[in-house]
Amino acid sequence: MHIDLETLVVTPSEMAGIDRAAADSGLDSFALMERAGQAVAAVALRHHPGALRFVVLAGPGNNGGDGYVAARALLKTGCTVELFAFGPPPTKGDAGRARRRYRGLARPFVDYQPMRGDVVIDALFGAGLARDLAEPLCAAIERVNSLAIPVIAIDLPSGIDGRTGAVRGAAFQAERTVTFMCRKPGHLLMPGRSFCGSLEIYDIGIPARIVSAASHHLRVNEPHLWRMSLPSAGIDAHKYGHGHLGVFSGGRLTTGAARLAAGAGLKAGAGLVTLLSPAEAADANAAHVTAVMVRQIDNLAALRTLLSDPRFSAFALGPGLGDFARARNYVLALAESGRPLVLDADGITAFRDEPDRLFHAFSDGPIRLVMTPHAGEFARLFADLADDATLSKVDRARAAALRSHAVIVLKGADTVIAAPDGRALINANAPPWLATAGSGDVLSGVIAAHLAQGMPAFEAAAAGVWRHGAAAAAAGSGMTAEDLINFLNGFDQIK
Ligand SMILES: NC(=O)C1=CN([C@@H]2O[C@H](COP(=O)(O)OP(=O)(O)OC[C@H]3O[C@@H](n4cnc5c(N)ncnc54)[C@H](OP(=O)(O)O)[C@@H]3O)[C@@H](O)[C@H]2O)[C@H](O)CC1
Ligand SMILES: [K+]
Repeated sequence: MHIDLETLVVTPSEMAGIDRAAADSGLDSFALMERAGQAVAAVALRHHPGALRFVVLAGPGNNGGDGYVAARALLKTGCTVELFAFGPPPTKGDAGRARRRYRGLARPFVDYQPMRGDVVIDALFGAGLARDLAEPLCAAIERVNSLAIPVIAIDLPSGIDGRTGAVRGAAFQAERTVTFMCRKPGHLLMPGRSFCGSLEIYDIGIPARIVSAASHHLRVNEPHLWRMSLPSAGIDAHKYGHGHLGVFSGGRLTTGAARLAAGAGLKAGAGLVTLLSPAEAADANAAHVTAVMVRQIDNLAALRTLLSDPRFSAFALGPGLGDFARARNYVLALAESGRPLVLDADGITAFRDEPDRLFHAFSDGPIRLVMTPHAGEFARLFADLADDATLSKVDRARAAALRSHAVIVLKGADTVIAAPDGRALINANAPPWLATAGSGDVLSGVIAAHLAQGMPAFEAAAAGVWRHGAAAAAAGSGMTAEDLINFLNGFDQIK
């Protein structure tokens, strides 16, 4: 069986378990440290052949150990290397051995004076960062950052929490980060990701089966994880074969959001898309759409009649909706009908006073609710999870998915997609300019179109988030939400 380490993400504590399992299997742990440190030295030389001096900042643990190996390797090539040790230099284990093998000078950390022309190898802390950095360390890190000295971080920029991506006091703004075997959440979750620079993942020789056995269903969102669930686009497929998506519109002055979702749904592959509009907004909607249809829905009775048509295969509710009471009634009727639903924006906020009512309505049967909150909307339904500073974004999304029996798309530069069964993905293909007005409405439409075509909820959401990011990358900076729709590629173009 092929084990894909490319998309696997493991937490620092899982990585520690992997190290132990590797040692238990008879692997030489010092050889792993040797390969790690040698890889870092090679990266440093490849990118900075003309460095005036390499400065290795070595911590007291195994991250420091990697640093001693790198320092020895760099010295051997004839470079100028100076090593500054923070805390008690390691004496025991692999790190102690690495330190003893390093024949150069080790000076106390407080002696380090950052200079332009330095290249810093950051070997202070990696996976073992356990608490916030103390003030003198923060000041030194900030001084290096302010001089724009290139920093090559070993495993993680020191100060970044590998589990959550949080900055623990201060962190090096690395030019590049060299990590081992696979990525850690801190490389992908914000703000950690923005401190890593370009990330290189180096195979230090731990068997893939050991790595994957210790991981817990967390991956980077990539097409091969959901490609097999994409609807097949056969040439004779009848348009209903691609589903009929219903998108609820807001009132007279807030129709644009639903139209963006509907337009995106059509472009994303739904066979038919109908805007379900209150009477007051029906004319405005009708005047602005062509391929998308409009149907007037003014009350629950009208919605129930619509739901008796089995061809309506999925719905999106929330963008620009406005009326919370209407939102709640419609959502509960949709839940009863068994149809899959994307709930966004006002559709989420509508349940802020009674989230359990929403969760209960979707609590049985296959997962058919996808919620797409940003952090603020998330906090309205899951205040306790939002407030718990010990949780990572992945932990939050997973706990919310379990509680709500829904797929949660917790949006941001580092969107996390989580299912009630614990599967979780971190998305990494979204350019910064995706944060633009109407972008979330487009995402709702894309995911809902996938649901309308029969994709399972988790895959529908993951594929939607990825296609949304890919469209933004293709559209380029300065794009608008309308552009985003035009740049949505067909399924056959997803590589
Ligand atoms: N398979 C692999 O990926 C391999 C990884 N390697 C490298 O090992 C590190 C992890 O090493 P570890 O020893 O577990 O942890 P660190 O070196 O990152 O840090 C632990 C030491 O740092 C002290 N610490 C932690 N937080 C702070 C802080 N805020 N301020 C000061 N000191 C701190 C901690 O002290 P304690 O008092 O908490 O005990 C430790 O002394 C991994 O990142 C890789 O680089 C292997 O080399 C190869 C295999
Ligand atoms: K580090």
